[in-house]
Amino acid sequence: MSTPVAIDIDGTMTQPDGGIDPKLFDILHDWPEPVVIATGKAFPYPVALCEFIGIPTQVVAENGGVACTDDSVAILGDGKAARNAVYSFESAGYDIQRGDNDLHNRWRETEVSVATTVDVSVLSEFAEAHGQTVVDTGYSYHVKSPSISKAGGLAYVAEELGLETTDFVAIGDSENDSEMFDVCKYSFSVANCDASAEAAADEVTDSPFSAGTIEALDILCSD
Ligand SMILES: O=C(O)COP(=O)(O)O
Ligand SMILES: [Mg+2]
Repeated sequence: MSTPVAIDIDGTMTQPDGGIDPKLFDILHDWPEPVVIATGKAFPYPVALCEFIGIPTQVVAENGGVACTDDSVAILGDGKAARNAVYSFESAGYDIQRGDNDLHNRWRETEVSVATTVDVSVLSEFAEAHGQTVVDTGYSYHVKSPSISKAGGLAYVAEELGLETTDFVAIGDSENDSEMFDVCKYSFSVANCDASAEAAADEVTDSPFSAGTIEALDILCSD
């Protein structure tokens, strides 16, 4: 039985080297139900991915700070407090370690992405002082509002499509997917998932990374 799906990018659609598994292009292009790309990445990345897969633009970006369909864009977060937290962090002599040509944040509107090489306990102190939280995706530390999540972004996209989040099956790998798992009818973590995603998921695939996602999509097709 095919079903609407919400799929994370990093660690979930990717192979261990970081590139998207080319097999997923055909599988998602031909998926008969809505596909939502739900990511912590900045807004342009999942929009481009939808275009290159050849599917409608149905996107949750920035961990839910931005949500978009072909007909509408919603900015669900306000990045001011996150930027202030990072400004304080940097003013105290710390570095978010993104270099001068910071492509992680150049197009990011509602949160700040910090390299995972920084001291997360120090970063968290600055985040909390500004009412923000730090989410570890395994790829970035995201300084963000605790009220923003992929769950909220998916609720927006689902409503735009005339659906509910409970119509969706979610697939992901890390703590930024956990809240989305909670609002979907079923959820898979791929085998490389972190402890938070493992605890929140209904099922953990045998295979890691994109092979785990293909395994989950196969299960959904054969149900
Ligand atoms: O940008 C990140 O840190 C991770 O992105 P993801 O949500 O697609 O795994
Ligand atoms: Mg991920």
